[in-house]
Amino acid sequence: MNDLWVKHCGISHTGSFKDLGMTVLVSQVNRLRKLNKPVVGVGCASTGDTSAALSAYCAAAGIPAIVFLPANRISMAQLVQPIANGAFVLSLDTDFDGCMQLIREVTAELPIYLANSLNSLRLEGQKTAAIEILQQFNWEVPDWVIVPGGNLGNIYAFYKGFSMCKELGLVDRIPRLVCAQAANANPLYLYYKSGWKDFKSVKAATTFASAIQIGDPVSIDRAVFALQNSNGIVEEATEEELMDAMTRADLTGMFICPHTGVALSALIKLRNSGVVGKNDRTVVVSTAHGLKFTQSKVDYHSKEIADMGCRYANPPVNVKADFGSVMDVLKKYLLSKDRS
Ligand SMILES: N[C@@H](CCOP(=O)(O)O)C(=O)O
Repeated sequence: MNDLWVKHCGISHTGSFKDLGMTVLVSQVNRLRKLNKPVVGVGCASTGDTSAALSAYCAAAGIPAIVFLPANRISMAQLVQPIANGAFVLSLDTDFDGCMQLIREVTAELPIYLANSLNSLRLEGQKTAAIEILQQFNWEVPDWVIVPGGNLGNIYAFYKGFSMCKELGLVDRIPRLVCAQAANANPLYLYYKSGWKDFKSVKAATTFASAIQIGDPVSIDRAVFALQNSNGIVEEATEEELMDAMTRADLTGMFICPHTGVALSALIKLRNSGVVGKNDRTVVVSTAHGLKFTQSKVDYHSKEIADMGCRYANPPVNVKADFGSVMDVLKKYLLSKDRS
């Protein structure tokens, strides 16, 4: 492709796009508490990124953060973030959808402010990524923007940002949006494929794209609205597709998360089928920092994933620590590079 861009939203304070929305939300809660409104804390259910952002901003503001996490379903790096920032962490024996259900019930009973993307303050912050994209292109509208989707607040936030710029007369159209889901957690994809006729939540299966391992997204209606009003598309990616795509991107010098791999896989499919043209200006949204997901990369490069070819794996070479052995492998390597 001639005009392909990756918008890095994960190179931020806690390493994901959630920072954009959470700074807005926590600032507002801070204000409410200064006005003596009865808010005892801020809570969320999370697959790891929302909880990290919430905990960091709450710690800075001196506000108690309460996070509900699905036990053993998020990366170690994500788990340690709220712990380090002093949040009250509940590790629950359920999946994300179970955590979401529980936090909604709890926040209906207690004066804990709900920080998930149901809350429009979050989306107000997140939509700035869309405005930034337009600004960075000098207000020329890209043809496509591809966003990984789990709880589905973000695809709507992008729509909101682009639509706002159109309403303000800054641009005359909005890009076509693509929401990319993991095939193991694909309720939006199935809904799209049914012609938006029949939404059914799914039981999300394990995926390397763990932050979007969600079967009953809270922002389903808003996501559908965004897609319908942007001539949008939903695509999905298998585990092998998303891991291969992530690895290929890393081999260009990036270090992306598996969710960005999902978005890149969607692009590959849409490009192969000719839906996305060679010269179309296309932006893939990278949602989190790859350093949060190193275990998946280690597994891939060690070829330790069952039923996966791991064809772009680049495992380290074990060599005896003597000059001759090192020279041997080095010459072999350089020769292979010379031929390629
Ligand atoms: N992937 C999310 C899941 C919660 O989504 P939210 O946008 O509604 O907070 C996470 O990082 O927890």
